[in-house]
Amino acid sequence: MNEPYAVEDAERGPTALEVQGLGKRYGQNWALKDCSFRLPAGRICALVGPNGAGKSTLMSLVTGMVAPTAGRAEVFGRPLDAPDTRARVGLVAQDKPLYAGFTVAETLRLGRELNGTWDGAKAEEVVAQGRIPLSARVGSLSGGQRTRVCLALALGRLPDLLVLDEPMSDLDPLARHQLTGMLMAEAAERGVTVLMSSHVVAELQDSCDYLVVLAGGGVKLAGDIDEVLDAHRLLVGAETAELPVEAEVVETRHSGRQVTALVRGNIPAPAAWQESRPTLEEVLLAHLRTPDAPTLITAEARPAGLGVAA
Ligand SMILES: Nc1ncnc2c1ncn2[C@@H]1O[C@H](COP(=O)(O)OP(=O)(O)OP(=O)(O)O)[C@@H](O)[C@H]1O
Repeated sequence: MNEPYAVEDAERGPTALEVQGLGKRYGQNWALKDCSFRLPAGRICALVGPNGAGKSTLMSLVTGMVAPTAGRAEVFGRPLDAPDTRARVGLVAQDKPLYAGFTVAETLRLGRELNGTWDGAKAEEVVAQGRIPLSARVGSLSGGQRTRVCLALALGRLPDLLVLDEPMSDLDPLARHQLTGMLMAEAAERGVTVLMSSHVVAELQDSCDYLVVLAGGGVKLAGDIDEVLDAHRLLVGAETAELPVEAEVVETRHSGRQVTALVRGNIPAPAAWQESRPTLEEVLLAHLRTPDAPTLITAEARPAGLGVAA
C-alpha cells in the first residue's frame, strides 16, 4: 500500500505533479523549454499541443525516463529519484515497448515480478476486456491490442499517477470508450491522477477535467477545464464592430463580413457583438493557431514556486 499523498497545500489540496522551469535540450534544440504547472491529485489531465511541442518529452521527464537539462519535476512532493517515487508512476509510452517473443501471460507475469505492488486481477481484466488470449504472443498482436497490454501492465502496478502518451490513437471506438470508463473509475475509486496526451478533442472532452496546453515553447493554458472555458468568451460581430479595449484578445478571425474573436476578461460585451461560452475545441484551436496568444495558468495550476497570486 502506498503512503498517503506527501504534499498537501492547505488551500489547494494535495498535489500529484509539479514542474518548474522544466526543460530538455537535444544538441542545440530545446525539445521542451521552461515548462511550469501544477496538477492536483485525483484529476484527469489532457496534455495538448501541436506536433513537436514537447508532450512526449514532458512525459518522459516526469516519469524519470529522461533527465532534464533545466528545472525540476516533483511527484507527490518528492523528486523522481527519491526512493519509491518512480514506483508510484505508471507510463504507457507512445512506442509501447514490449517483448515480442513473450506471450501475454508471460508479459503479465513479468509485470508481477518486476513490481512490488501488483494487482494481477486488474491487469488480467484489462486484457480480457479486449478479448486478447493470454496465450497469444505479443509479436502477433495488433497495435491496439499491444496498447491494451501496456495499459494492463501500467494499471496492474496500481500507480498513483498514470501517464499515458496518446493511448487512444490505435484503439477502436469500443476500446476507447472502455478506457475512458476505466480511467474515470480509477480516479473515482482510487484517486488516481492521470496525465494523458491526445490530438482528438472529443476524447479529451469525455474523460478529462483538467488541461495543460503546450505551444510555442511553453505552457499556454493550464487549469481546470471549466475554469479555463469560463475565462474565455467568443464574440461574433460585424466587420466594423470594435472590440472592448479591456478585452484580452486571444484570436480574431474574419470570414466574409463577420469577425469572430476569442477574448478573456470579465467585461460586458458591447451590443454590436453576440457573445457565447466557447467550446473546448474552439479554445484549443484558437491557442494552437496563435502560439503567441496570452498565457492563462489558473491559480490552482501554478506551481508553489511561482506563487498563487494572479
Ligand atoms: N531523442 C531526441 N533527440 C533529438 N530530438 C528530439 C528527441 N526527442 C524529441 N526530440 C525533438 O523534440 C521536439 C519535441 O518532441 P516531442 O516528441 O516531445 O513532441 P510531441 O509534442 O510529443 O509531438 P507529437 O505530437 O508529434 O507526438 C521535436 O522537435 C523532436 O524532434
